[in-house]
Amino acid sequence: MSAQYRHVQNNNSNNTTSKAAASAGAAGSGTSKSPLLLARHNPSGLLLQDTDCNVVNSNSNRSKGNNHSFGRHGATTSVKSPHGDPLFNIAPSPNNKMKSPPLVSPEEEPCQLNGVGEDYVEFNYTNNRLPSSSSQSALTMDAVIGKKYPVYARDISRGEEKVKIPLVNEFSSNIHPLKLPNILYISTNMVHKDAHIDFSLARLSDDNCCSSCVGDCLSSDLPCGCAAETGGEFAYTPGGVLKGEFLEKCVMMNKEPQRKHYYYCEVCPLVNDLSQKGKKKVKACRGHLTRKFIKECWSKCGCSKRCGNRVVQKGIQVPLQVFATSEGKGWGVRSVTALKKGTFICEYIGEIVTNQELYERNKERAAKKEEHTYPVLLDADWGSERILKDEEALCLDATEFGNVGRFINHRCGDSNLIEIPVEVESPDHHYYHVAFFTVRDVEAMEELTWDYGIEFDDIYHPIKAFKCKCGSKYCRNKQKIQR
Ligand SMILES: C[S@@+](CC[C@H](N)C(=O)[O-])C[C@H]1O[C@@H](n2cnc3c(N)ncnc32)[C@H](O)[C@@H]1O
Repeated sequence: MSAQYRHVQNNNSNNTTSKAAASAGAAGSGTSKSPLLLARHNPSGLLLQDTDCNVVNSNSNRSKGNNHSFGRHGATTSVKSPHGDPLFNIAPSPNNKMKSPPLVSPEEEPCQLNGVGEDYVEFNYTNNRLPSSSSQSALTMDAVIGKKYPVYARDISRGEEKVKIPLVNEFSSNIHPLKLPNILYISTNMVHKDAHIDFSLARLSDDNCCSSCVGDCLSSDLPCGCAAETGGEFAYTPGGVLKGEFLEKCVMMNKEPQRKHYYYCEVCPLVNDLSQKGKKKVKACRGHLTRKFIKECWSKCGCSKRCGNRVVQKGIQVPLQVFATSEGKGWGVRSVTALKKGTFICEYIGEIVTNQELYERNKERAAKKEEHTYPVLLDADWGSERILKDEEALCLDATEFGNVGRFINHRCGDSNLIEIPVEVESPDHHYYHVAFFTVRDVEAMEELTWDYGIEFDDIYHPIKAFKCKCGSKYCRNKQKIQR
């Protein structure tokens, strides 16, 4: 798989050949402006695999060669939204080529260190991958609550983040034998050569930013041009957290979606095989949830870099840990300090690839029987009148390149995080950042979770979700089992 990457901060005006997409399945919304949709609830935002682990869902029939007939791969599990759309396609295989070494147990030569933030012994990285624990001694550190944790990597971000993100496993490797994640940590999305992102300053009109602002936009009585893009309001407080009212609206739209938050496609590619369009009876769209989004100020804005309407772009500020969960969910994420409601945690970072590229990758992954893939489709234009080109139908693939966001586990109903689509560089809805914020105050060392939107008892969906171990009283998987 050859790949050429560009950091998204750069102005990307180069493009691949435009291929007119066939009429989008989302044509029925009739809205003048595309509601911004996040992958979780966005049918097109979530990628399905057929028996060959090919992507079978796309926003339209943009992804050439997609086989839309669903089927079950022997060992494929998939996360799905309430509308049957999987978020993460995971195809475990005994022949996984990613041979992560077993973790050393805490008993093996622990070395006492003195607290979060201490400059631990540097691990050697091989090919920029996480270190082989067999060649390293496990380290321990005092967490803020006084427990000792073995540290397998002191900073999985390799200095990419402003904060260090250790990888810890407080359990014996016999009890929770977890493979080390085999990823290259990146802190900003990277653009695959076939994906089209255009942040050129020339292309950004004054309407797309607040060029006449000065200083801190939040100190103004009136919303700036960027806030206008956020529905006429600033999403953040001067303290840098989400405004309660804004957060509540986002949560409401997530948890109690009313009819007005849905729109319906004429020919929904989630439930219809688009290659059979015109030949088969069209199945009714089950509705797509619209999302509130945030537009932050950016480089073409006149305000200061310290403007309060710039939060997500400043990166991770809270001390996160990747840790071994006790419930058998694999690795998870927690903060070592307590967090206030509305705090930005991290983005979901990955490679920005086209649906077509993901289709090819999934074919390769199926052939190589790789264990995990982590794609999230960015489909902000779902439902808009504009028809996207192939190179504009994008997703984030965090399988090989990603950040701490890829380790956040699912919790049904009462997760402490919400994902909000955030536009930084451009209000162009086909690319945006997926940002996680706390929905309530969170205690130190509490696992951070988000609701993937999985519908475990979706009997119509051919791809089975994982067995949920979230432990929530609202667990949708448990409810199904009890019935
Ligand atoms: C995005 S990854 C999260 C990080 C993952 N735990 C790891 O070790 O890399 C999603 C996968 O984690 C596991 N997972 C997440 N939430 C879970 C839950 N509530 N119950 C069981 N497994 C879960 C599933 O295997 C799922 O496919």
